[in-house]
Order: sequence, then C-alpha cells, then structure tokens
Amino acid sequence: MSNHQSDSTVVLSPVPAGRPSSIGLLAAPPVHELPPSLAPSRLAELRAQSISAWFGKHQVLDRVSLTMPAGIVTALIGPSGCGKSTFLRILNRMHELVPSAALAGEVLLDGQDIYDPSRRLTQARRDIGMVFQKPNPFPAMSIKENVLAGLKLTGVRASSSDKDQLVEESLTKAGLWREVRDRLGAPGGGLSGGQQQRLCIARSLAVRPRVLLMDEPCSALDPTSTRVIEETMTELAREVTIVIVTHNMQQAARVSQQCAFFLASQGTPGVIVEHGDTQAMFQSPQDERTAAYVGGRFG
Ligand SMILES: Nc1ncnc2c1ncn2[C@@H]1O[C@H](COP(=O)(O)OP(=O)(O)OP(=O)(O)O)[C@@H](O)[C@H]1O
Repeated sequence: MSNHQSDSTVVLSPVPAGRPSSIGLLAAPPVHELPPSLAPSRLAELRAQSISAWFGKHQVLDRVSLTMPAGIVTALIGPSGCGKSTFLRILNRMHELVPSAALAGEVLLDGQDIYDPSRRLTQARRDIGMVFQKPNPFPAMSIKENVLAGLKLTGVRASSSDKDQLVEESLTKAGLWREVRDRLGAPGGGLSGGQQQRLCIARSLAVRPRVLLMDEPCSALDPTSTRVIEETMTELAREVTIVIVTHNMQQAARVSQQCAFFLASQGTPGVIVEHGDTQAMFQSPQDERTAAYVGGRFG
C-alpha cells in the first residue's frame, strides 16, 4: 500500500458533535445478562494486521502488524508522535471517534475482526477496555457507582447481589479494595490520583474485558502509585491480555514480556522497527535505532 488511502481504506464516520465520550455514544445498547458465575473472562489474543491510519490526508501509521498474545503484557514504546496512541485507539475502535480519521487493515480478537460490520461496536468496547493517561472517574459518583458505570453503559444487567460481588471483585483485582471497602458510597473524585487510576481500572474490569489497553497509565502518578499500578498489571495479566503505551523504559522492562518499538522518521508514517521478547530487545536489540532508543540516545 502506498502513502495514500487505498481502495481498501475504511473511512470512518465522524462522531456527532457534543458527544462526551465513546461510552456516551452507546445510547441504546442491547441488554446482556451478567453471567451467574463471576469466573474470570477468557484470555484472548489480539492481532493487528497491516494497520495504516490517517488523520485527513496525514498518514500516521503504515502497515503495522503486531500479535499481542493472550495472558502477557505487551509494551508499545517509541518517541513522541510515532503513532503509539493512535495504534492503541485503533485496537478498540476509538480512532473512529475523530472526525476525518481513516484506517486500513484488520484487528482480530481471537481471529474475529472487530471492525466486521456484523459485529456490534458495544461488543468491541466490552471485550477491549481502555485506561487513559489521566484518571477520569466520574467525580460526583460514588466509588461503587463508578465501578458499575460501565455495566449500565454497555447494557449489562445484574442483580444487586451480583453487583456487590462484582464491585468487590473488580476493586480487588485493581488493588484498591482494602483501601476503599469502608467508604464505597464516598465520591470517586475524593480519592488520590493513584487511587482514582485504580478505580478506573476497576471500572474497566467490571465489564469483564478480554483485553485491557493502557495509554501511559502512570504518567500522571507519583512513584509509589506507579509501583502499585505496575503490581496490579502483573497480577491482571494472568486473566486479561494487556497492551500498554509507555515512555518509561524501566517501566516497559518491569511490566512487559513483549515489546514493540515504533518509529516515524523524518515525516514518514509510524512503523514498528522491531518487536519481540522485552528482555532480549533491551539487552541485545537487533536494529541500531532500537539500540539508540532503549539506550536513551534519542527520544
Ligand atoms: N486527533 C488528531 N487529529 C489530527 N492528528 C492527530 C490526532 N491525534 C494524533 N494526531 C497526529 O498523529 C500522529 C501520531 O500521534 P500519536 O498521539 O498516535 O503518537 P504517540 O506516539 O502516541 O505520541 P506521544 O508519545 O507523544 O503520545 C502525530 O503526528 C499527531 O500529531
């Protein structure tokens, strides 16, 4: 494919102005029953095949392919502006929220294309959750309501005892339960920054995603909160496939088992220069540009 939009490019519909968020778009979701057993969700492999992306005429990714295996943490690293966040947002159909956004290629969740027109957008968003750089709980809602907010918005129905169990389960997995169990009715906005981020992780987990995308989740946090979130990630990777964008090389080395190095040199669209086992990439990178980046010589 060349550097312009090909016939196979999917031109995505712009989102109507004034809509607050992706979740806010889901006005009339189909109703799903919460499974009676609160068993962990099934692990899933996420595979991006030949992803190209544009904002208007500006191409920002060129035929990027990456398999993100089940049950491990994949870190996306690279200098500012090389398309890491765009790639991440394509993985759960958030790229299409930007007017003028376009993409080509496929994203397969256990072999099924999340962009297949017969698949519901709500299903992709339930299966593939997202945690952002800046914690974004609903500040006036209680801690409990924050955890359950995603259920309502994705149309999942649950009994009140199931909800109580789900709140405890999600907060425990997010490493926050012990700190908040005595004040579940207190507003989410009253928590510290690190606690708010873990509340957002709990909110994502409550809809039982199979993949969790994290876009620089610790960049607004202090070192102690960062360490707690990193420990949480390591625990979660046993049951949710995790993909994290990070600028922090030490963090990538600590939390991920696989790493992908993105680069957009001299105005060209972003590509993956090298990917593979994190330790191997940090200790003996194959490409000299990777060596220069992980060695702190640029970016
Ligand atoms: N909403 C948008 N509209 C237009 N261009 C955009 C938009 N979002 C990102 N871009 C452009 O796409 C390119 C890739 O941006 P992206 O945020 O994906 O890079 P990144 O590697 O995540 O950067 P950073 O590490 O600084 O967050 C940049 O040139 C950026 O200016």
